[in-house]
Amino acid sequence: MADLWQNAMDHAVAAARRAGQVVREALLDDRKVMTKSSSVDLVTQTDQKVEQLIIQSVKEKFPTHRFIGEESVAAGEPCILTDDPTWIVDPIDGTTNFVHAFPFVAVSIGFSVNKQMEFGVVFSCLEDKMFTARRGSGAFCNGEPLQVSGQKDIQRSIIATEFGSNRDPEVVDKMFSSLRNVLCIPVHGMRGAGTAAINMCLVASGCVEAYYEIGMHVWDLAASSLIVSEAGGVLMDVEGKDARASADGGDARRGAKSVRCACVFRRSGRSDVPTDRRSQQQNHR
Ligand SMILES: O=P(O)(O)O[C@H]1[C@H](O)[C@@H](O)[C@@H](O)[C@@H](O)[C@@H]1O
Ligand SMILES: [Mg+2]
Ligand SMILES: [Mg+2]
Repeated sequence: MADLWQNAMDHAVAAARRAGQVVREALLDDRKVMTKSSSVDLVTQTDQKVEQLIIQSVKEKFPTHRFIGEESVAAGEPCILTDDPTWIVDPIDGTTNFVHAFPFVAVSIGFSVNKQMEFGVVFSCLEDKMFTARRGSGAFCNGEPLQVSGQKDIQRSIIATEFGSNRDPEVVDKMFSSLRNVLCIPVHGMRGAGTAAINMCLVASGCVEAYYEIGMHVWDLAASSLIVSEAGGVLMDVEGKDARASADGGDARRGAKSVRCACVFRRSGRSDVPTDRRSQQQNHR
């Protein structure tokens, strides 16, 4: 049976690749940096230009489709998800990295119908890695299949997180308290690429066991949420409830800032974790 949305997914991949070229070229010039909610919540003209390029290209091909774009919402567009085919776009995920030429910058394009992600595309444009997922058809990086880590023991895991752009001392204290709690489990290590989308693609790739962040937005994770779940991972909120609903834009319906945790372990975990950890051979794939 013909895939109704394959044509749209092909368009998304091509648009993400073109957008990545714009990002790479912009890195050769001065980047005009502006701020949004705080002095560390950055946006550039490239973010805005890339979002408009993606949205205009989609409008020409799919004139009835709707959009939720990070910079359009910042400019006052509504952030409401309907059952209509909707493109959820983060033109540059990792804007702070882009400003500093720190080499993890992603173009993230998710596509939702009936409030369910149909495909996700994350282009890590400085690594030239195209992460894709079609609902029910698996997740891939440059065409190679992805699978989350098989590690069942958090004490043998790497956990990723991000600090966001809130510098309120009380919020920072809470973040550091979470960091301390996770590190002292103990875990092998903690990492952060500086972009939610790439952190989640690292989980889908099996090199990071879990990623959490408090305060992500729907455009940060719409595409990568499907890449994670199609790679065998799960998304949950801070209470452990299935977060795909909100990752599919639930918070967009409410127009609220998300408080969400994208924790991913393999779907079917058994508790055959060896009790005596000291003598266990640490086998990592
Ligand atoms: O680079 P962005 O699209 O703004 O997304 C970032 C966000 O700015 C930062 O605060 C963190 O939440 C990151 O995880 C996002 O990717
Ligand atoms: Mg983002
Ligand atoms: Mg962004």
